[in-house]
Amino acid sequence: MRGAAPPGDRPVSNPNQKSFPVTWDQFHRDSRALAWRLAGIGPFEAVVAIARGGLVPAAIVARELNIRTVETVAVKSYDHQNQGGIRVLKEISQPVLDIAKNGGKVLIVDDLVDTGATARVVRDMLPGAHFATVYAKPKGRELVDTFITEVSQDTWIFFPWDLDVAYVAPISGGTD
Ligand SMILES: O=P(O)(O)OC[C@H]1O[C@H](OP(=O)(O)OP(=O)(O)O)[C@H](O)[C@@H]1O
Ligand SMILES: O=c1[nH]c(=O)c2nc[nH]c2[nH]1
Ligand SMILES: [Mg+2]
Repeated sequence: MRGAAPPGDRPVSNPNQKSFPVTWDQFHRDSRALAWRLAGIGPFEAVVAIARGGLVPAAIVARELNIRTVETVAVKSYDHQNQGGIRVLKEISQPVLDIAKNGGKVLIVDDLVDTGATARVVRDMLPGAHFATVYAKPKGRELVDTFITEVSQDTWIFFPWDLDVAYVAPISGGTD
């Protein structure tokens, strides 16, 4: 069986797309900004992170808003930058569904909404929940109740967990 290709062999960006790289520091600030905005909407009894991308912002929001019940729903939509069919790999647990059923406020958090395919599937699982993302692209933004920054549809957001520190050629095109 072949192992995964070394990182250098994989395409890292699409030339037709703009790129929006986000550092850990920036992501922490933007996630905190999201928590500030959500503070006026709660209190929330539980947060559901859409794994994997929603795990980090959900942890930051849960810390800021003192939400102790943290649940996950695992949805896979993309293989690298290619969108495939939506696959739900882990459902929301019954106790968290019951919180919503009994009138409790539940918050769903993801890192971004792009086409909105993931958001649509998770919203159907918890129709009354508040849906929040850090970033939003135009095609999906109507599906999000609260977000911080909008980027254009032809922008690819590079999250800090997908990045490394690397050499970059000077603007002049030279190599030194
Ligand atoms: O609005 P959409 O077009 O559905 O795209 C947004 C979703 O795509 C990414 O998840 P991905 O499927 O890549 O999985 P990951 O969170 O494990 O990285 C991202 O974290 C969102 O969940
Ligand atoms: O890292 C990512 N950046 C994006 O812009 C994006 N859109 C969908 N899925 C995505 N994942
Ligand atoms: Mg995701």
